Amino acid sequence: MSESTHQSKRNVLVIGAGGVGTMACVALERSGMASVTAALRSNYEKVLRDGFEIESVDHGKLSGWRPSHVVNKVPHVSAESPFDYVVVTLKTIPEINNIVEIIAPSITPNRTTIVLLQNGIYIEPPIIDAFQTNVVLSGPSYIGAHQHNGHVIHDDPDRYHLGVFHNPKLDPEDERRNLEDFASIYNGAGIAHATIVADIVHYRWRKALWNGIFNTMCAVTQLDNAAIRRFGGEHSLIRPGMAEMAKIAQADGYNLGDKVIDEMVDATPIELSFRPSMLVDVDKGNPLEVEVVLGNALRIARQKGVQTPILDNTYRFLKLVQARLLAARGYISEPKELPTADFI
Ligand SMILES: NC(=O)C1=CN([C@@H]2O[C@H](COP(=O)(O)OP(=O)(O)OC[C@H]3O[C@@H](n4cnc5c(N)ncnc54)[C@H](OP(=O)(O)O)[C@@H]3O)[C@@H](O)[C@H]2O)C=CC1
Ligand SMILES: CC(C)(CO)C(=O)C(=O)O
Repeated sequence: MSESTHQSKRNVLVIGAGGVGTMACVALERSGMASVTAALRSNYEKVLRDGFEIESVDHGKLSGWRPSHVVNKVPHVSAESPFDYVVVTLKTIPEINNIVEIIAPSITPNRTTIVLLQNGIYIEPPIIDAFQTNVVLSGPSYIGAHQHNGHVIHDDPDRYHLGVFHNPKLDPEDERRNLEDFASIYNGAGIAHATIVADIVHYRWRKALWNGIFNTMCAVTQLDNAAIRRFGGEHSLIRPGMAEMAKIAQADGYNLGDKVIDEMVDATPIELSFRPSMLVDVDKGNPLEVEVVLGNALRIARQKGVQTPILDNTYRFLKLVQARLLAARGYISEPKELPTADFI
């Protein structure tokens, strides 16, 4: 981002306009500080023809709404109009997609800031490895927003922590400038809220306590966040699973504090029954973010020697749910042979 772009609208690409991506497009456009291009896939024809139908707790009802530009694939960036920001809002599912390859055509070295508004722990290092001259911002979101063919129901406010995922090859002051600029645009309409934080990994671990446990356990049981607690899962699985995740974070150098389990359970009050995004994917028959939401944490647990029996079993069940979903979509087929006994 050059100094001159501060004067004009920032050129922003949002990749993947599902629930989170569409609401990011709305927040950025409504600031008046960004011209947004949305790269869509299955909803492209519908949105091009009719625009989005949005029922939003933050923005009200928007009918036939479109960002400045809508395209049907990630554009190859042109030398004349590089993107200042590329906002990634598609699911990270290494079994079927490669985020680095998907976003690569749109990234200008030394210029484009990459903003990851996705769930998961340590989703940033592969992006920094691939784009070593680009600032990477990270924003684990607490929004509730789901999209189906251009229709978005947004029922939990758009708020998230936003920080730099530091790239040792870049100047921290430059990273900070980009962080502040992006937050000022996102918050520019005075509605959505990105809160700048100094250490985003701390906040990613906090959110891993919610996503790594509620998302995965609700996806396996097909119970919503309230039902799983009311049927007894809160004490048999949710809190013990969160305790294991907090131990992994601690071994990684992040002490989340004594109250973190209560805080993360209370983050979504029991009166508010809803389906976590991973359960919504099970409902839709979509593959799941198994590896970034739970697998990455368990790989750290193995490196650090942390015992995680509950999360290990959750992961095993989730991988079988994933296999069913991948097979149903034709990404894999059922093996003819039984795996060997050391397969886990
Ligand atoms: N939804 C929520 O309330 C929350 C979600 N999150 C996180 O935010 C991220 C986004 O979630 P969500 O909005 O629910 O995801 P969705 O699955 O609803 O949206 C992702 C969108 O990306 C599109 N897409 C996938 N691949 C490509 C591609 N190669 N090019 C262009 N578009 C593509 C999908 O299109 P297609 O239909 O073709 O697959 C889909 O429209 C995830 O990491 C999720 O965990 C975090 C907090 C809450
Ligand atoms: C915490 C929550 C529910 C967003 O608020 C989420 O991250 C999800 O549904 O995946």
